[in-house]
Amino acid sequence: MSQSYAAEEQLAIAAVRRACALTSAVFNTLIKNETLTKGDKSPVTVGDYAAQAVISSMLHRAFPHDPIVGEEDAAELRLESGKAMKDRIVALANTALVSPLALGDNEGWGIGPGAAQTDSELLDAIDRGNYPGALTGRMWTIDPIDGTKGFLRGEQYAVCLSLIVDSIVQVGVIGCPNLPVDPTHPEAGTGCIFSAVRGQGAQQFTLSGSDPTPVRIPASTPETFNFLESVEAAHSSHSFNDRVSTLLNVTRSPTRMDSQAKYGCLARGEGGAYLRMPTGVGYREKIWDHAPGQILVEEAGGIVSDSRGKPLDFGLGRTLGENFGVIAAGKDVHGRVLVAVQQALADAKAKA
Ligand SMILES: Nc1ncnc2c1ncn2[C@@H]1O[C@H](COP(=O)(O)O)[C@@H](O)[C@H]1OP(=O)(O)O
Ligand SMILES: [Mg+2]
Ligand SMILES: [Mg+2]
Ligand SMILES: [Mg+2]
Repeated sequence: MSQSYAAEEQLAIAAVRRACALTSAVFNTLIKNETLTKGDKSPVTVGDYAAQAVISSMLHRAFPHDPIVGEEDAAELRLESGKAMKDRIVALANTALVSPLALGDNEGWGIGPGAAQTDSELLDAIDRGNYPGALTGRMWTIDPIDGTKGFLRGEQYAVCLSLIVDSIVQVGVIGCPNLPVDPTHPEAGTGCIFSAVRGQGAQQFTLSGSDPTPVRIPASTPETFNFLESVEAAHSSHSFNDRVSTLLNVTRSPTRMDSQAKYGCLARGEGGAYLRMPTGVGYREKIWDHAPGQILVEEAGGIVSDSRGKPLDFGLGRTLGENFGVIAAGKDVHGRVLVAVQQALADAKAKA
């Protein structure tokens, strides 16, 4: 029997809303020494750490036994050299945890304003994201700021949360503070939250939690079809996407956008396909970068697979393991994109 996951979805939306309020506020006051470079050369800001602390604290309050796969860890913040950053993160996280939100607060599910946490409680909350992942059982994924480079540029980024049960994503929430609410009406402002529960469809809200609107991928037309792809050429191959576009006679240039905002746009009918092919060997896609997007697109009537047509496997640990590339598209076009991707891969192999 399928479960409703109503409490989990409510909590996830509330946690993402609080984290979005935090990241939007921090962007305006971010100063130079509030960003670190991680071992993999990617940036992490006080916003990433504080947002993970907030979401993890709220999850722990509501579901104390659920393990969490979170992108960030607090090791740097526990060092003497990380003290200034830690102090700022604690202040940001506590402001976000204690402030009342106008809509969606529901004490019954423990999602209303919480008590301020101590430094060590917040560092422990960040480090609770260290679960290695598993094939079975419940686990949450947190990407507190997906697309940190976009965040730092003042462009698109997303606060991403999902619940995975026995390797299947059951709940996904993606908050996009800088995304237009309605791309055809820019005057309507920015700030959207997408949410989806398995078997129950997908919807978009404003950042304040109002105006829930179902989202669905419409049939695509040659006039409107284009690819959604990363801004960063190091994250996914732009040239491969060009070759696939040529094979499919796609004339519109791709829409470049950071983060899982791409999955949100696809789900509400923008573009037509999200294509992400690796640029080199060695990088394994992380489960927190695709789990919320996968359920959102599937519940909006689309298909998400890797470049071989295989489903994304969320049960192999913190990464997608054996999956190679990602293709997300409406049901009517996914098959055609997959064939073109296979063709482009074969062409590349023949040339090598
Ligand atoms: N070498 C890489 N290849 C693919 N994705 C990467 C790579 N390095 C970082 N990422 C992650 O890619 C995602 C952004 O994708 P996009 O380029 O489509 O916006 C982010 O999760 C980013 O991490 P992060 O969450 O730290 O920003
Ligand atoms: Mg990162
Ligand atoms: Mg990410
Ligand atoms: Mg991130």
